[in-house]
Amino acid sequence: MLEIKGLSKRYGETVALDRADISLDFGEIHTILGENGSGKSTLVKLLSGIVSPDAGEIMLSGEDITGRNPAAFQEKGFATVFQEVLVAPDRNVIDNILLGYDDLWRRRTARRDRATLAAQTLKEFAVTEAPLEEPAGRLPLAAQQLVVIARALVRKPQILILDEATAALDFADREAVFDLMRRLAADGCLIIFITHRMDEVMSLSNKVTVLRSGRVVTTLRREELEPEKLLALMAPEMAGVEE
Ligand SMILES: Nc1ncnc2c1ncn2[C@@H]1O[C@H](COP(=O)(O)OP(=O)(O)OP(=O)(O)O)[C@@H](O)[C@H]1O
Repeated sequence: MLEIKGLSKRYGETVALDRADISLDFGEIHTILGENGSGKSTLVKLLSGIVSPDAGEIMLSGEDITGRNPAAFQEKGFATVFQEVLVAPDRNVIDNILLGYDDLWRRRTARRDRATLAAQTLKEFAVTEAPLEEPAGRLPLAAQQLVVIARALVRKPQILILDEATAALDFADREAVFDLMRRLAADGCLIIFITHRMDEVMSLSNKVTVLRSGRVVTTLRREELEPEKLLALMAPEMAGVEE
């Protein structure tokens, strides 16, 4: 179980995350839903070790991992795919997928095995083919994002965080990633999913935590999810207002 207790982060006067309490279980797709500025990305950065909280705790299966650095989070099995497509443009697809991989496991993967591993990992979910020897920066943006998702996947994460990570993908690849998410969750992986799209929230989530102005409003289980209810929780001032 991943437990977030009283987690807070401020930037100057702005309280980006305010005493957030969230319990997340292995084997679930747990969506974080909220309007722009509600604190979703801040939570993702805290769970990736990119920023440290001002208060609160992150507990992984009873172990306090608060404030550790990104490498430590990765060693604990966290992998994050951010909305911005982050490839090393001049390195080929294989190098991009295995970026940091050997450092993480403190080993050296042979050149031939690297190509096989990269190809297998892409094959697990990608519909569009990414040419392995091509510099990643030359690929279309959607293919670049597949490479970044493969980079997370190759590490066999126990906690996979997808922060609007499918937004750049074509329909078929997006659906393939959703299937992958369901498979990984069924195998016991915790998927933390950030999306704006209500259809994705409804079809994928086992649980949804709603954030508003940096605060956790509530966490709902799958059987409690209704789009209107979620919208009203995200932005009560907009509820009932026709667009
Ligand atoms: N580096 C920063 N410096 C100053 N303020 C920040 C910083 N990062 C986030 N904030 C502020 O913290 C609040 C929460 O931002 P955050 O990016 O976490 O929200 P979000 O829900 O991810 O929004 P979006 O959907 O637009 O990405 C916002 O008011 C934002 O302006």
